[in-house]
Amino acid sequence: MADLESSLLQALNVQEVIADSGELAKNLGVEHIVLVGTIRSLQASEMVLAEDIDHFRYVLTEEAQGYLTAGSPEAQVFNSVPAGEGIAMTDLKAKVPGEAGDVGFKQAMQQRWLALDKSGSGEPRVVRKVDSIEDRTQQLLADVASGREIPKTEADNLAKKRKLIRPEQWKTYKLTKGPKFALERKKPATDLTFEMLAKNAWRNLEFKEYNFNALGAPPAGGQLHPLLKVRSQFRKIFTQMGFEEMPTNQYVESSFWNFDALFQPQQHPARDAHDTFFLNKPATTPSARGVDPDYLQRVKSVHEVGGYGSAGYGYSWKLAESEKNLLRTHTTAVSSRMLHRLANQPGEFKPAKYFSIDRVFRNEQVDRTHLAEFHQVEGLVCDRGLTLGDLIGVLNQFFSRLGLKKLRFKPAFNPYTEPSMEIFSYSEQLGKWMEVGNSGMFRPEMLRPMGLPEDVNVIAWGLSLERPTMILYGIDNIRDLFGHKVSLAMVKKNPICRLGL
Ligand SMILES: N[C@@H](Cc1ccccc1)C(=O)O
Repeated sequence: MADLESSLLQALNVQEVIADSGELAKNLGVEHIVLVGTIRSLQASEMVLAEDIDHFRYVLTEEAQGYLTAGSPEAQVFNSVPAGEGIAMTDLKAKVPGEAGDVGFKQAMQQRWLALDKSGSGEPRVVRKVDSIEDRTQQLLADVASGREIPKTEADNLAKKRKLIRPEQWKTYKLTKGPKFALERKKPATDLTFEMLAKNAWRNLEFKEYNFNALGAPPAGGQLHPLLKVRSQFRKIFTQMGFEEMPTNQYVESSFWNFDALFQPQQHPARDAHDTFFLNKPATTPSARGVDPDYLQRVKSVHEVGGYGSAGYGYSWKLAESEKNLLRTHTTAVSSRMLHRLANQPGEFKPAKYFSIDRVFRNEQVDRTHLAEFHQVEGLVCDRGLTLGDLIGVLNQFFSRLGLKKLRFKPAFNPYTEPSMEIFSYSEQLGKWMEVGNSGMFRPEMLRPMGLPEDVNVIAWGLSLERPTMILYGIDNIRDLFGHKVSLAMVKKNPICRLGL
């Protein structure tokens, strides 16, 4: 607003100092916030210097406005209790209904203005303990309303506990002339033109400064999806650590590889249609396809009667259950296939380190942290004599390469690992510990039937790809990672995305 600007400059020219921009706004008849816009712009051109003045006051909440005239709830309740024989509780409630009645009664009891008399035969009666009261709360509210200061403990009580007043903070400015003060603003030149050079006019011109922090227009071209970027980051980490990627292009899996091979009992709740998407067509994969019958027999028997030091589950294992097709619920199904293949390779056992990153599906209620379809990052090391110490060491390596250096582990349970650990990482940004994954050592009940040698162990872990992506991109609703909203969320919350990096 040019008028406002010149009024401000003129006032400053006459007064040299404007002690409080709040006053100036009042005199000029504009909202302070409007004047602040002008101040900021003059400040940017160094015509005006502005020094912050912090203000603080309490104001009444809407609820408290009513008590200014009607009296505080405690006074209203006290006044509704007749001297002498008092009043029945239900009658009192009817006189001061609602929350005011409840709060007022509590306060009046605390102040020892009232008492409960239970001596009679009927309902307890509320009686006065004092003849008269002073409505301190009403007095304090009146003080606040007229801008008087009230003692801190009482202010805290009214603000925090009773929510009758709330703090209001605002800033105004002390204004003085800046180094480039003038009554009128010269419009700075932006581009150096041929004419300016030819006529030597550039010497007397003022040029607008470059704003290197400006975001610039978003490029019209495409950009990589954040999940793809984080996926390639994970791939790089795994590859640098010597892991080999497992083939994962199979969303439809048989229950056998998703659950049975992992020693997950057939009655396990995760195998319920509420948690797992089962396929109607084709509904099954005949086990004869791809599963060696001896191995199948060993899996059946480890579930039923155990073996390899285990007592098993003691139920009757059904082949038909294991043949049901589903959308894989975890990429640990990929690991079970791979480990079985590794165990049955011709020749000597060779240690292996595998990883995969791909989609998994769970029949879940979708909300801001859950999707029915997400990506899992899975890693495993298969070697002789591995211990829990190796798992902790590998996890520390893995996560520290991601930038998550502080890890904590918590005992957990998975049907296929023992011991199992949930992995927590400290987020410096959020100042709290967050769960980032699950891990463990695969059980002998899973590994031995496959035919892996006695002294070979497997340490493994799994996490979602979405969670770290959300942390890295400051996205707080997992649904923003999918559909058209993704680029919007990326650009809004992380300007670096504009560079298409
Ligand atoms: N499958 C587990 C992750 C995991 C993988 C490997 C070992 C232990 C746990 C999950 O879905 O949460």
